[in-house]
Amino acid sequence: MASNGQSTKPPPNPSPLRSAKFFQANMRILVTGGAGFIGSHLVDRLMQNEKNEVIVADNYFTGSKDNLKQWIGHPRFELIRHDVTEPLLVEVDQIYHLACPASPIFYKYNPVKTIKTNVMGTLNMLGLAKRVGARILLTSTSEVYGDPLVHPQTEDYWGNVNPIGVRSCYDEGKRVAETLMFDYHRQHGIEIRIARIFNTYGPRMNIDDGRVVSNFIAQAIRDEPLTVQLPGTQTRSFCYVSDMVDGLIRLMEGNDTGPINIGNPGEFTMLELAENVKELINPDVKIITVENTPDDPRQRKPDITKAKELLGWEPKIKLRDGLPFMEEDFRQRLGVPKKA
Ligand SMILES: NC(=O)c1ccc[n+]([C@@H]2O[C@H](COP(=O)([O-])OP(=O)(O)OC[C@H]3O[C@@H](n4cnc5c(N)ncnc54)[C@H](O)[C@@H]3O)[C@@H](O)[C@H]2O)c1
Ligand SMILES: O=C(O)[C@H]1O[C@H](OP(=O)(O)OP(=O)(O)OC[C@H]2O[C@@H](n3ccc(=O)[nH]c3=O)[C@H](O)[C@@H]2O)[C@H](O)[C@@H](O)[C@@H]1O
Repeated sequence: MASNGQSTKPPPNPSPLRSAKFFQANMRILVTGGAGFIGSHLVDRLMQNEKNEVIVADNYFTGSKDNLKQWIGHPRFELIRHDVTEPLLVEVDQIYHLACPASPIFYKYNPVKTIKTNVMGTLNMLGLAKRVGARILLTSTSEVYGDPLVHPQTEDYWGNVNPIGVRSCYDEGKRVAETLMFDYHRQHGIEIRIARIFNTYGPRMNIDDGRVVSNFIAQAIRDEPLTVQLPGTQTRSFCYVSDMVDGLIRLMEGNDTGPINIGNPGEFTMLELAENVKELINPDVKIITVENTPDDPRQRKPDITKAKELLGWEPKIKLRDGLPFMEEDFRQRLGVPKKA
């Protein structure tokens, strides 16, 4: 029986690499989207284990080689320019499947490509997992809950999602990706893991990527007004990236398929977030309100009971402790030192 209570086929034979004695690396791990924000932090953590060999496949749409520069040329590391909408032939034991633009302005930029990335990309990675007997983890999203009518969101909530809206390429795309994961699990015995990630922030986010934490920090550093989108009472729960990476690795290494919410339950309105950024980074900055975009979820907070019980995981870094780490990174990249 699988951990979700459904019977499954036994998994296909794992790659012989898993038990190979004479390889330098005991575990060969593919990270799709590994040149992006969360992916590159995940790669840093995986590379710390000398038994891991890490392959990153990325098309650099929102990621960059710069995020991985410390590993390029390392004998246990390999970087491939690859678009996951095309099949990939590599021999690996684990697949962390992250490839997908995550910021709303980027995923809405080419919505057809976003849905292809989610559907065909996940199908291709599942095909790879099936061929080589690898375990595969999908980074799904709290956006599968849409504009949630249940609060906080538990994993058994099916969501309130607009199937034809401007966000659908992403949230419906991830919902199909989750369906594909479970169908491959039930039909082919693939070992799957699904993380439902809630808003994550930290160093290396694209400075102008449009997400709220990166926007506010860049605006505060540049002395520009913080743009709170109306009504400003909408809430999000922000998880620091090191906590997120820890949760993803525990999920991959554990025995539960998920889906499991991984996020920080500390919940803030966007006005409260702006006040925090103002107070911590630039007390002179103005806060203004601007138009919002369609279908913006009004509230979002993870119930992390499952992550606590099944993974022994909970976030350690509070928002007010994480924001200064991100400020430091943004100041460095923008070339604006903190005023004395
Ligand atoms: N950061 C968050 O708050 C958050 C929340 C929920 C879910 N997620 C999920 O986590 C994953 C990583 O998010 P992130 O914040 O690091 O985003 P990101 O945009 O920084 O990283 C995504 C990476 O995927 C790559 N990519 C995009 N399309 C691709 C394709 N077709 N083929 C190959 N590579 C491709 C990009 O170049 C980039 O390096 C995504 O799957 C996202 O949906 C993130
Ligand atoms: O956690 C998740 O599951 C999802 O969260 C985010 O989506 P979203 O919450 O809409 O992220 P933001 O674009 O950062 O917006 C958060 C809130 O801030 C507001 N906002 C955004 C930008 C800004 O300048 N000002 C502002 O008030 C938005 O209206 C929204 O209410 C991510 O970008 C998705 O990739 C991810 O899957």
